[in-house]
Amino acid sequence: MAENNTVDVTKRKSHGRWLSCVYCLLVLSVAVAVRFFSQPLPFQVLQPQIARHSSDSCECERNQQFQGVVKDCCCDYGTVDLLNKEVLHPLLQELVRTPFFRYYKVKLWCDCEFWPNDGMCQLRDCSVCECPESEFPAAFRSSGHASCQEGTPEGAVDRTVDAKAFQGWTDSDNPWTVDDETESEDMTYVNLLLNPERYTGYKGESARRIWDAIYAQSCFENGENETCAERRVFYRLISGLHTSISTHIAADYLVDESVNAWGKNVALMHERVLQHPERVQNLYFTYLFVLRAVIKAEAYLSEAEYLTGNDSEDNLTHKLVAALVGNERLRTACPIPFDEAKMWRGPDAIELKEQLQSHFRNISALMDCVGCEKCRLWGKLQISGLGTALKILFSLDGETSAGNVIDLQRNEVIALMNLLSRLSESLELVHEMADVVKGHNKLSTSVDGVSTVPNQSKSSWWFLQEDDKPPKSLPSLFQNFGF
Ligand SMILES: Cc1cc2nc3c(=O)[nH]c(=O)nc-3n(C[C@H](O)[C@H](O)[C@H](O)COP(=O)(O)OP(=O)(O)OC[C@H]3O[C@@H](n4cnc5c(N)ncnc54)[C@H](O)[C@@H]3O)c2cc1C
Repeated sequence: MAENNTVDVTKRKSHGRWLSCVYCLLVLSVAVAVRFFSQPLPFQVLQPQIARHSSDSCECERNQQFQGVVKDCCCDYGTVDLLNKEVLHPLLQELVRTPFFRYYKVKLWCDCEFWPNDGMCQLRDCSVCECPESEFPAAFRSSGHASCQEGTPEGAVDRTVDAKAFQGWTDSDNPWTVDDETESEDMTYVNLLLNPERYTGYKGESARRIWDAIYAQSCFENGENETCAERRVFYRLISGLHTSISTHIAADYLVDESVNAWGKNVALMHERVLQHPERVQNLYFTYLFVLRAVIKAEAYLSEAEYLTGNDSEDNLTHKLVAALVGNERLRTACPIPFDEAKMWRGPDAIELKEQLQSHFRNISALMDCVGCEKCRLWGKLQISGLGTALKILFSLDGETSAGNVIDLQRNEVIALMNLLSRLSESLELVHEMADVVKGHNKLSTSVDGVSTVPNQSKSSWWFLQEDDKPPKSLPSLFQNFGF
């Protein structure tokens, strides 16, 4: 009996232990699940499947936390990555190389209305370089005087030639930007391919003052946490553009001035971009916002004339634009990247729009204060591109095919597409450089704390130490991202 009892007690004990084990496991699983689902996972969808959803299922929840869908937008990160890599990035890379899209008309004269020009440029690379006349489309050359800009404002443009070369484009005003550009004699054409957006040495007080002035606009007071959707959108657009500029600086960096060696500065990329998940999120947001504007202008853009006098090039340009704006994969996977119809619905919508327009015009005017010519060129182009996107999305009601007429300047379209291309490349670079950081342990380290990956076909990878300290803990960097 006693023996039986002992057996029973042992059985009961082992049963009890088994039960408490199961209980522990259950508690543990619940804790893990709660932790997992409460984590923001910016890059959760790493093996993206192109999501098929109709515009009806588009949910732009205002306070939605990061759960795969880009906040304030209608596409998830994985879909955006896949579409960008396989469709948009290759198309845009081709498009911005065409004669129509590679020449940008701009007034480079530094004409700051807010404070005196403090020209902080430190490098030759800061100036906009001259391009050979043979590079110009024939229609430009026929003026006999068309030239690219070499840091002076005198490169006047022959308007007659301009009008002939780009038939069908208007000179309509954009309420979002300060564009005195249509009438100015200080305009000049710049070959963007000869003036890539990259590190220029422009930094310190001058650069900081511009960014401070931009972010000091009252509409940006609360940044990401702004509860008013319109103000938050404006903040995110600027922050996303800022992320893109920083990405291009890090991706094309002068690593050794004495031998003019350029490469990727991954430490800088970490410091300015990768360690701030919200900045990367804002980059995705800006990209989707601009993409939406391009899609919305589909009818206009696919019918516009892209004439530069070179038939085969112009045909290609037309085909590339049509392939981009009417892309079937894009239409199916991400039909409305950003839903502008949800904006300007509050009782003070008209006032708010006027206020934000005025803030954006200030930002546009601030570009004349950028104390580095090449930065000014890309700053102006990209702010003009954003202004064009704002004009398309917020100055028209509904779809363009429903009777609304879009009037865009040729230069606005060039700015819009080049901006989209810059943003698209930044997305690629974010992943590319993130991968390099992940593989950092495999790198060889040389003297002076500079490490490179040998035998990279594209360019060298650099981790610089100077001002830019390499990340202390590389693995922890990517825990933020779920990479
Ligand atoms: C319009 C413009 C164009 C420029 N183009 C170039 C260029 O082509 N090449 C070049 O070498 N330099 C360029 N610069 C300068 C460059 O952007 C930096 O200002 C410079 O490299 C110094 O960087 P920084 O580390 O001080 O931080 P900055 O990039 O100047 O940032 C200033 C502050 O803004 C905040 N911040 C930074 N990024 C974000 C973000 N994404 N979202 C929200 N807040 C942010 C941070 O608090 C940061 O300290 C440009 C500057 C401007 C204003």
